[in-house]
Amino acid sequence: MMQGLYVITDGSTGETLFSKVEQALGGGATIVQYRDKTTDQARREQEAAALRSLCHAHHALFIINDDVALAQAVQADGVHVGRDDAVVSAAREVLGNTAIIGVSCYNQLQLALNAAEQGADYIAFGSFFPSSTKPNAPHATLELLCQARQQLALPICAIGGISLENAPNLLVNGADMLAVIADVFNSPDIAHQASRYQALFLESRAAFPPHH
Ligand SMILES: Cc1ncc(COP(=O)(O)OP(=O)(O)O)c(N)n1
Ligand SMILES: Cc1ncsc1CCOP(=O)(O)O
Ligand SMILES: [Mg+2]
Repeated sequence: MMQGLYVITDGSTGETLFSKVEQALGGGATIVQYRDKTTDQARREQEAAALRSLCHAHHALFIINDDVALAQAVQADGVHVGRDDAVVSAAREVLGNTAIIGVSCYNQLQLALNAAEQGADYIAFGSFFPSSTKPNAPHATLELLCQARQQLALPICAIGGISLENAPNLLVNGADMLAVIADVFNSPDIAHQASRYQALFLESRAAFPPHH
């Protein structure tokens, strides 16, 4: 099920990366995205393969950011694409019917409706709050999230500046997944921080049963 804490890697590499992701998984992250903006293909492939095994050992989904070929090479569970990346049909062609394809829709409901039409498996809106990781990301509102929830059957991911303090508002307004970088990976206790997010999902599931 596409629900829960969706951690995105923070640019760490090697052992540090592996250890950080392991801690997040230990704390209960349900989805991991490998987001590495470098061009070091050998390292990228090695890290992605290692993270795939780690995620699967924890029964978590493993998604690659941007790079459809890398997702195919390491047999990731799917790929996340934005406006500068492959379109859904091209990713689907390469990765097949069972792959998870997530699409960034920024602050535009129409992009989400289009993505749904094109066969996306989930859509993402954001940035909901100021993000030090991606300061220039477009700003999405809770109203948009609420509206999208009413019009879309697909799982919805929220991203951008998410913290334990603002996360409950996203869950109340219909987010199924919370994608977080800094607030989890900059924490002195990554596992504990991830587990605090997971607790929010359990609480919100009791109050608002999932749509899917
Ligand atoms: C879950 C999730 N949502 C949004 C994004 C952003 O994707 P994109 O706009 O392609 O920007 P980059 O992450 O590639 O810089 C994401 N990666 N994951
Ligand atoms: C990739 C991306 N897209 C929109 S905001 C963002 C970064 C989210 O990171 P953080 O959780 O540290 O704000
Ligand atoms: Mg991208």
